[in-house]
Amino acid sequence: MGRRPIDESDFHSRPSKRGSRPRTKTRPEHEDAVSGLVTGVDRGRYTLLVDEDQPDEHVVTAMKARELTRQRVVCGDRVDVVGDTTGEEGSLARIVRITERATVLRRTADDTDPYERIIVANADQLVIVTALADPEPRTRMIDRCVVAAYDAGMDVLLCLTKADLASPDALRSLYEPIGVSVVTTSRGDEGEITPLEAVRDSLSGRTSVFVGHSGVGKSTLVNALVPGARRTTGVVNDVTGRGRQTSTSAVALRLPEHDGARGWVIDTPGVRSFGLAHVQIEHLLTAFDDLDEVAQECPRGCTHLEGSPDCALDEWVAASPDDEVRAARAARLDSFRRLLVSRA
Ligand SMILES: Nc1nc2c(ncn2[C@@H]2O[C@H](COP(=O)(O)OP(=O)(O)OP(=O)(O)O)[C@@H](O)[C@H]2O)c(=O)[nH]1
Ligand SMILES: [Zn+2]
Repeated sequence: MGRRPIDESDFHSRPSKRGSRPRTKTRPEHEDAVSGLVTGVDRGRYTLLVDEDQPDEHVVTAMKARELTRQRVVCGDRVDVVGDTTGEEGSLARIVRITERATVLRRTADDTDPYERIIVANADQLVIVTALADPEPRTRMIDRCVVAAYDAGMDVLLCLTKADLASPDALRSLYEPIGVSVVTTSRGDEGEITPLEAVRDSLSGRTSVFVGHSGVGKSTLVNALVPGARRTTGVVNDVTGRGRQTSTSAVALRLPEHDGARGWVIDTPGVRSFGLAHVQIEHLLTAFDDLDEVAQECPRGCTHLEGSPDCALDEWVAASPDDEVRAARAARLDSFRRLLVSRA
């Protein structure tokens, strides 16, 4: 899967009247800095976990140092902090550095807005929580999430909830051909979510960002997975918005140990879809090695959409050695084209 190298252009900001300040000053090295993981962001205050998994692991509250004013610090970031890093009541440390990010999940406010925002850093998996019924699944939304994840170099886990109400077969056949892992969950007689083990297996040792529309059961699932998470659940009244969580920033929650590994769940209350203006088709294609290779033979400027003249991807399906391969290739191409359309 192609990961885009991260550079200065990842820190987009609206042009300021003052213009950009020349970077002449060399900053001190902050040799006494300790490193921490950003687990929450709330109005300029950052919650960090310092000395993670060490005996003296503790939580620190910090703010950004002035030199980072123009950079966004997001959930999942690894940062260096100085100052009072004791975590004692009332203490406030200073974040002086953001460690290079392995992945960045980003979104544009809408498809015509050129300004993109980084939502979460260093996650390796996007978990799209979708109910099989009540509310009805929306493939357009799922497609957009898949595009955002693949663009970020993240894997996708489609978690289909409420399997006690409807069958997952149709959605499975739409998404498995494009490399999406699928798990299904149901609510049992006693209100318990099953099979939790299957979900835990998929999350073990990884950092997974959970997204989903209101009412799909995301909070119910997160609460079942992370004891003490206490995410607000309940059916939201769409008119009044009552019951909706007011916080829109992500929080990182640590999973209990499973098969000797731990993992993180990053819950994103405010993120219900993705604007994709920042996603380039050529870059998206790199998440599909086989299609990318075939598409090298396409005419210049080929959109690869259905009906595009001489698209090599159509020839690839036609040239299948047998019916079984043909069906698999056709399903993969159809699903890929749906992603392209969701981007267009
Ligand atoms: N039948 C069925 N109902 C479920 C299942 N999982 C959750 N629910 C119910 O679906 C409703 C919505 O669940 P929530 O967990 O609040 O949904 P959410 O996605 O967190 O929605 P917000 O809290 O609005 O963000 C609740 O009434 C849950 O009890 C399931 O597997 N089957
Ligand atoms: Zn093509």
